[in-house]
Amino acid sequence: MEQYEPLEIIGTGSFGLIRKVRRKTDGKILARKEIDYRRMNEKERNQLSAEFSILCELDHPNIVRYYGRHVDKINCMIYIIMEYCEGGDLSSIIKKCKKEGTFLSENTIWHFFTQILRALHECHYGYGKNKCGSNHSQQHITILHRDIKPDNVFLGSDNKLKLGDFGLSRKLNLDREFAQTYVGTPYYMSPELITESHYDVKSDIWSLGCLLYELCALQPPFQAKSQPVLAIKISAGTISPIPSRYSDELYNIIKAMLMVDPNQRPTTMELIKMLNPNKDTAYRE
Ligand SMILES: CNC(=O)c1c(C)[nH]c(/C=C2\C(=O)Nc3ccc(Cl)cc32)c1C
Repeated sequence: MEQYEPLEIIGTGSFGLIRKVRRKTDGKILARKEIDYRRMNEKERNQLSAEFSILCELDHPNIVRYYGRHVDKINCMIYIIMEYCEGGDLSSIIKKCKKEGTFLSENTIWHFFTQILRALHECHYGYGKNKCGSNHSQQHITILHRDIKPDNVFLGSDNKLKLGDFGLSRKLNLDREFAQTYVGTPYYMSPELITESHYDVKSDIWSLGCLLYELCALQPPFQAKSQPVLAIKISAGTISPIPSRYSDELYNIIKAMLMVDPNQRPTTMELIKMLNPNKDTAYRE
């Protein structure tokens, strides 16, 4: 028996649509990613399997909560059940500001940045939660999101930001092991990916820097009409100043995350300490 009443389609994620659904047992509103696996090749099916195993490891207030999955063999569909985020995605919030000619306040930007940073820190340095009963004990795992962008950050019903869509993410078993291929959004592609195509935690930091820049300037730091020109601009790493309404502190953090040399970029822990210099409180709410 179908456990969920399908409601309207609310967006598109990696591999499929996102639909609002109502759980029949208690009326709870959730989001369901709907994937037709007939159209998936072997590599995409492996990536989907990787997404499931990653979603089972993550349990954090700033990461979209995963409730489970269901395979509909008759219709060749896979459904991933996740937390509903009634505020939609950051991309829509940025578009609304541009349309209205307004800017996000510096306080709002720090509030957004702190939450996404906590989510990314959990991915990079958290401990697996094995919520799906996998047999390994809690161990340190490194999860690379690999597609951090405003379209993949959502505003939850608790007014908290949630990092979502781990459809392109990778679990690294060895800290220094590199994910071999990169498939994310070109605007946010880091310099090392243009030259070497190796992706690691510092590449997520670059994308986070691009996202923070876009929250301020309402446009990405690197833009071009063609990918070759975009690649040249990214490799040069030269960015225009953010609007003068924002502090030097904010601009300095963006510049640090957009250092062309990945070794010069801060880790999530270093960024958290920059935000809370005098506090040694746990970074997790
Ligand atoms: C116009 N659509 C929206 O405002 C919107 C709303 C109300 N929710 C969403 C998206 C999600 C949502 O509500 N929960 C999600 C879980 C995972 C992923 Cl990849 C996306 C979502 C969207 C795109």
